[in-house]
Amino acid sequence: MIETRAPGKLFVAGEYAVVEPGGSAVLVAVDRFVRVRVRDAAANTLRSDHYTEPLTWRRDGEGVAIDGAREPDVVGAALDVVEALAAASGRPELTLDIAVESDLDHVDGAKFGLGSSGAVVVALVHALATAHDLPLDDQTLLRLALLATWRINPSGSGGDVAASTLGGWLAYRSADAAAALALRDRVGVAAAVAEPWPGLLAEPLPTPGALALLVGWTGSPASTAALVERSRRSRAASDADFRSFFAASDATVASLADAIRADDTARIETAIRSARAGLGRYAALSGIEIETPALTALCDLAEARGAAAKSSGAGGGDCGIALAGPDVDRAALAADWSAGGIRPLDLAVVTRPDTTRSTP
Ligand SMILES: Nc1ncnc2c1ncn2[C@@H]1O[C@H](COP(=O)(O)OP(=O)(O)OP(=O)(O)O)[C@@H](O)[C@H]1O
Ligand SMILES: C[C@@](O)(CCOP(=O)(O)O)CC(=O)O
Repeated sequence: MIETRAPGKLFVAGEYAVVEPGGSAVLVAVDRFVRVRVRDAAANTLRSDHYTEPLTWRRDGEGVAIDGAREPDVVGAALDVVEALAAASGRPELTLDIAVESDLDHVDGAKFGLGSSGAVVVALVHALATAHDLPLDDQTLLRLALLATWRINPSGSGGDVAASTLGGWLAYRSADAAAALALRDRVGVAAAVAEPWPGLLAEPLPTPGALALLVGWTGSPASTAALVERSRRSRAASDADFRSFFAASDATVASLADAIRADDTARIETAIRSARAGLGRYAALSGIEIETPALTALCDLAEARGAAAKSSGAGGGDCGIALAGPDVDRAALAADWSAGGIRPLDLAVVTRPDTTRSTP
């Protein structure tokens, strides 16, 4: 049996701008996981809490089909890329039982998203490639997982996938999803992951020495896909303003990544505040509500205690983060958040994901 796990993620900075090919973000992986177990079986089966009953999967002329699935999903897309790689590498077809288990949907009892689709794809690609005896370095795992993810959701930046692949703190710069998918269609999966992908960068960053990452949940889930779609539609209105937001966001993210490399606490905090201000301007420009009143309260309470705070991810609810130095009374801030209707989440940044292989 092979078991892999991949962590969930939180955006630290760069939201929305990173969706543009070549846009940058800083993310962290957090200690809640998707686990995938793969074992030899008599039939190709697939089990997950997401399905009411076990499903079966099969190879057809087009790739992998999941019987009973209502629509193409990331699980099928992940199976598809690994099957293509295995076939191109001359590996025999395997009959596998696959089980997917996630603790990303609910954290501390709250219905909450930590990037489950990215973690599902990374854990699954890793497990299946291991089953096929195809060792993958991180950058190859990332590209395979991006191809699978973008096949289903080409408007995502892929930052979640990079965080689930690398773990820890990381700097990410997106590639062009359409170009990557076209490359795959032209040359196949195995050759596509070996070719250069202009723009793509996923690089570990050191953990800031003096800053703790605190996470607060507003209690209201938001749909990232809907917000990104609205942001895209609003874009045609005034392209120059959008371009200036993208450039400013990339500059803030570059400064944040440099400050993290230098472990410069003051510059990290300045960059977080500037990312929050930039998202405020972007919200006004695009007409989407990123920082809801609950997120404003979360940030203001953290700032009042001396931490640097912002929304995390698409906003519109979900959660915010605060980076708290040694002078911040963290317990008092958690109490302020709770009194203000913000739920402190017990999450820690987590290092590299892993794979274990055991006999049946
Ligand atoms: N445990 C799971 N088993 C099978 N598929 C899953 C599982 N978790 C997520 N997925 C797949 O990922 C898709 C997206 O999941 P979900 O909406 O929870 O996450 P997300 O888009 O990554 O956003 P969020 O940041 O809110 O978690 C689902 O529709 C499903 O196809
Ligand atoms: C808005 C966006 O930049 C971040 C979304 O983050 P989250 O999944 O809401 O945590 C979208 C993306 O990067 O795919």
